Amino acid sequence: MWKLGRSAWNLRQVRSFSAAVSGPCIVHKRGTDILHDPWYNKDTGFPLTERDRLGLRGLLPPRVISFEQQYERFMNSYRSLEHNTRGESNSIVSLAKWRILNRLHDRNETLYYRVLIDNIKDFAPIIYTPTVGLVCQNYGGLYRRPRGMYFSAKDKGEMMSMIYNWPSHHVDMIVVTDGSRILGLGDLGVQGIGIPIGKLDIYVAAAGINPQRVLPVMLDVGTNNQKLLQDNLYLGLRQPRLEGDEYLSIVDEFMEAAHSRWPKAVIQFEDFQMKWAFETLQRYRKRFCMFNDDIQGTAGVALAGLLGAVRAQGRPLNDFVKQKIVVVGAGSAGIGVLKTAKQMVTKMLGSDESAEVQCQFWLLDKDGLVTKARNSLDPAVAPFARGLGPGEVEGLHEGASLLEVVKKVKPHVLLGLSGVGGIFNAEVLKAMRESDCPRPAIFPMSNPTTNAECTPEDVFKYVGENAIFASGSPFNDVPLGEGKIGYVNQANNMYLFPGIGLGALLSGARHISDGMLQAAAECLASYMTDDQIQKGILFPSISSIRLITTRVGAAVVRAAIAEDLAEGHGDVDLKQLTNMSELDTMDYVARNMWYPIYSPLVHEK
Ligand SMILES: NC(=O)c1ccc[n+]([C@@H]2O[C@H](COP(=O)([O-])OP(=O)(O)OC[C@H]3O[C@@H](n4cnc5c(N)ncnc54)[C@H](O)[C@@H]3O)[C@@H](O)[C@H]2O)c1
Ligand SMILES: O=C(O)C[C@H](O)C(=O)O
Ligand SMILES: [Mg+2]
Repeated sequence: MWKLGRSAWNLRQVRSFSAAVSGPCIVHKRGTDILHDPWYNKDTGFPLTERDRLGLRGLLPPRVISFEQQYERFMNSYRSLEHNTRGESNSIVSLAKWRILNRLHDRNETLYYRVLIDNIKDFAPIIYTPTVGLVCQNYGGLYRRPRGMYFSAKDKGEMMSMIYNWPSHHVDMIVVTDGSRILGLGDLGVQGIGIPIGKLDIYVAAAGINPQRVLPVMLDVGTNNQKLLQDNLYLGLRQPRLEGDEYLSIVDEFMEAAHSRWPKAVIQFEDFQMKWAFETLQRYRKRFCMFNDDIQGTAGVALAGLLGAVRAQGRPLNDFVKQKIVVVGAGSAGIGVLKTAKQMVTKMLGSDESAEVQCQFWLLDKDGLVTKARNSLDPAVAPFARGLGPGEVEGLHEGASLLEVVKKVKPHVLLGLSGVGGIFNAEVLKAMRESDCPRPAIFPMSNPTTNAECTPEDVFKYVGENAIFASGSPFNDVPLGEGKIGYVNQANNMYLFPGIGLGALLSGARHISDGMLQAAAECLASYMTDDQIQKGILFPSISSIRLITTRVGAAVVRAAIAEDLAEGHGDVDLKQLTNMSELDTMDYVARNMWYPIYSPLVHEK
């Protein structure tokens, strides 16, 4: 099961491999056109010979500044900003940091991605969760330049030609949203474009996808957010969301258009409300190379965390089948997690029926405990509705509150994907002290930070110092006194989606199968050493995200080959892929990662 474990690979190797692939770059423009193109622009870093060749002489101050000096200058400005905003509110500081990074992104992509890669632990919370949520909420005011593509309900019938307006001939990775469920912030309409942009920045930083080959997409089918509909300056369509077949026809048209121009691109669905998340996944997953990150990426990360919790309890991995898990939130993410957890139980027990009998899962939504007694159960939720009566925990009833469920079930794991900040309150957490397990795991996975079900401080205070903690948004470790530390893990799908997308791309997979997703999750689950797990550290540091993604990507490539889904990528055909050893596959993945350095520019008409 744990095939792609730790190897001799390290981050330096990954970097040097990826750096080696950059050669000269042909440009079809000159002069100010180059300075205004963030992809080619080197600012004051253009060497004099290049200034001559490209008609830049006189358009820049005379002194040539090296890449390292430019880097240092940016980091100095960033540090001064941190210094100057000390004492301001969190949101003011985070937005100021986002602005300075975004300005660099707009001006000089090479420098932007280098500072992002080198400082990913510090910058991920700015360009991604949680600040990206704030950016989406304030999108109208922050808007300066367009990024990505917008397909609206008004573009029906035009998308096949519109797709050719995108300037890049090659696109490898597309992240698309309809803005209907942005993090735990609800329907933000067109303002949700910030999410695909942030996810694709993570693709570049973690998976080394070439930023010229990414495409963030917003499908604007209207919004049901009344505040936005009444806002004169709202930038999207001011109409209620399309529903039913009208809605699906827009998504269908976009999928066909994207596929016809870039048949090998991988398409990631992100932050769709539950009904469309499941429906579109089912509709497209065998026809296109696509996946839904909220359902499938999240599930893999949660599974890795759940298996880590079993290891941290000092029990054999197969004891996962006995874990009592309470999931709060029956949405796309919560149901995705339960489906995957059940698949794992089935795999461990060897049969569907035994899994059906043995699964120790309880699911709650906004109306409390979901049981078979509930009227009109959503078909996606129904398989996880709990029975009542003989063989079941006594005293539970349809709609039981979270506190009741925790008190009666005494779960090993309490996992939140509800989007409701603070619902793991002091009472609930104190009740987790009575868990049947000496190291209860609390996973408040909702985003952004204010929507997290609880904080780590509360967990270590109320559940106890032995608790295991993993949240969707980043928090700091908690000092517990006498040198002890309460470790905080970030259980975010960013550990997996870059590797899933990269592995699918580099294998040339026809579609993304459950087996490929499971390989990704198992690779992440086996990443940590027993010592780390014993301390309560379930996930690696975000700083090593490229290395993690290399391994996850390789695991996905190998699973695609094993399942006969791979067709090869670029010059590498299926036969070559098939002949690769595990280590060769990791070399292959690492070699295909883009790394930001200034390439010599050569002009061609
Ligand atoms: N950590 C991660 O990687 C990750 C990944 C995906 C989603 N998420 C987060 O998970 C949250 C949910 O995402 P989703 O796509 O499943 O959303 P969703 O809207 O599909 O589902 C939300 C669910 O929470 C339930 N709920 C609402 N209020 C509740 C309450 N008071 N008590 C119990 N349940 C309640 C709803 O009934 C619904 O079942 C969001 O905050 C999202 O940001 C995190
Ligand atoms: O965007 C994230 O940080 C994770 C996840 O996809 C979410 O929707 O919350
Ligand atoms: Mg998401």
